[in-house]
Amino acid sequence: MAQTPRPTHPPSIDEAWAFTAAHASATTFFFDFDGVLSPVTDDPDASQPAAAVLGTLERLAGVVQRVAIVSARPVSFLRSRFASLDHVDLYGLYGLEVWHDGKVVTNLAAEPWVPAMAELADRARAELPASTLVEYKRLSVALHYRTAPHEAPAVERWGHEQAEQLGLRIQAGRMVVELKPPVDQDKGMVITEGVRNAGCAWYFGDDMSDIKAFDALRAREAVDPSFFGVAVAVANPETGAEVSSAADLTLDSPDAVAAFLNEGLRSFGV
Ligand SMILES: O=P(O)(O)OC[C@H]1O[C@H](O[C@H]2O[C@H](CO)[C@@H](O)[C@H](O)[C@H]2O)[C@H](O)[C@@H](O)[C@@H]1O
Repeated sequence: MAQTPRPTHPPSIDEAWAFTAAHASATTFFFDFDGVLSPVTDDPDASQPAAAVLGTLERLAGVVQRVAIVSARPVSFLRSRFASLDHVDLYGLYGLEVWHDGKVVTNLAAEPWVPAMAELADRARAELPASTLVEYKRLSVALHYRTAPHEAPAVERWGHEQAEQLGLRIQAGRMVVELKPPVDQDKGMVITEGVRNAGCAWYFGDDMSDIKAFDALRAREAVDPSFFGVAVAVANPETGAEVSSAADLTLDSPDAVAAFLNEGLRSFGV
């Protein structure tokens, strides 16, 4: 049988699915969570996968080598949303946590930062305006100003001061500033490791932290001419065109992601 040639970028959707179906047993699909599988909500605790997402991921996991969610949420949160999916791998906190063999495995270099993060979250609640939503995630603290955008400058300033004083790292996001331990770990590193032996991979993301994952696909293509990486953005009016301009194609919403995958699954005869 003739080999399916690797499409050039940006590929047509038909070319991308044809290559993927021809290399299904060596293909991984990676998904960010917020804004990609779940519509944006004011309250991060209220976020749920869009209606068709669970069934779609289950079907996808049945035809490709691997499906994984790579999120800034803790694994415990992802488990609460995806526990029904036996065959979907979970990376939490940008890969500082991994769900493996029925338990959460935490990056050893990050673990000692748990008390400092708990203390930081307490102080954020005491010192920031009451309208700031403080999300404590064990190994990071997210300061949300979605419901009070006028507080953004004060929250950003406080976050940057704390990062400087405590030696933490900052991650910018959608109406949020996040403080993380000074440990080298990001979504790009998860993807670099995850595609080492893959023939094809897709990554779906909507936020600034996802650009590193797109870059990791490109970097793999540069060293392995047979590897095909597809970067898919989900439209995000809050961080401008930066994410979509780094992607091969842009979808409108989490519902559109599920519809796109369901259409693509037809290439596998399912
Ligand atoms: O990598 P992700 O899984 O996409 O996580 C990025 C941040 O997502 C969450 O915040 C975002 O979604 C919230 C719920 O829709 C929304 O209220 C908030 O404005 C968004 O920034 C999550 O709460 C953060 O911890 C993540 O860093």
